[in-house]
Amino acid sequence: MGKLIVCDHPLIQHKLTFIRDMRTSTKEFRELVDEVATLMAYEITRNLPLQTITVQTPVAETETQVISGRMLGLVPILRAGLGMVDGVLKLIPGAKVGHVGLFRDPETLQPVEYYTKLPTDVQERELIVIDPMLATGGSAIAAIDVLKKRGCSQIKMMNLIAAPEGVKAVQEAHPDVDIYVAALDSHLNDHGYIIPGLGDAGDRLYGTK
Ligand SMILES: O=P(O)(O)OC[C@H]1O[C@H](OP(=O)(O)OP(=O)(O)O)[C@H](O)[C@@H]1O
Ligand SMILES: O=c1cc[nH]c(=O)[nH]1
Ligand SMILES: [Mg+2]
Repeated sequence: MGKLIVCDHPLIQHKLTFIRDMRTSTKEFRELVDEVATLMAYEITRNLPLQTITVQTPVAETETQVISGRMLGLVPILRAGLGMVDGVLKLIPGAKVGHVGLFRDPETLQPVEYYTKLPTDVQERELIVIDPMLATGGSAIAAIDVLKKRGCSQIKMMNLIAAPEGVKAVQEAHPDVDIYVAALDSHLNDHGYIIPGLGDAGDRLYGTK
């Protein structure tokens, strides 16, 4: 069973409050999502392996550590996942970025795939699938399906807010995938929106409603 990790650092929780607040402007919402993505990237990379190298300081030679050549990839689920990519890239600038385009049909709540573009060596990379919202889990499961069909096996999921229903669905469909969230909310409403949530992440990022 994949783990659920709630990133409860005070800075993340503080910023998330203003992300949730409906009075927050589109500009501020985008900035805050970017900042929280950076802070979550710090947590999600906590277990990256290190290797020892030798460097010369101005006064002595010393053994010191660097991240050992891990190949990482970010896979934002379009459209809202894009809002978190730059924030993660600030800490992992060498990561390659693949895109999976999905939207959730408002009637059936089923994900509809419309675009996929992945790095050619994607199956060799440790991947972080990025989406602010994990609601029913349909979009996350579909995106991970796309990656596994391409031979990917090391996959983590990163969401701002998850519903228990979505976490359970992803854990059942993809028990090898750990899920990192800033908050685990109460439940989904009848329209599949996370309660209390933040509304429609894509619309709030891009001002489309
Ligand atoms: O867990 P689920 O029930 O699948 O819902 C979550 C999905 O819904 C939202 O995307 P949306 O369909 O609104 O597309 P958008 O990013 O283009 O706005 C969100 O960004 C997730 O991708
Ligand atoms: O609450 C939700 C659920 C799905 N997608 C969103 O953007 N928000
Ligand atoms: Mg949306």
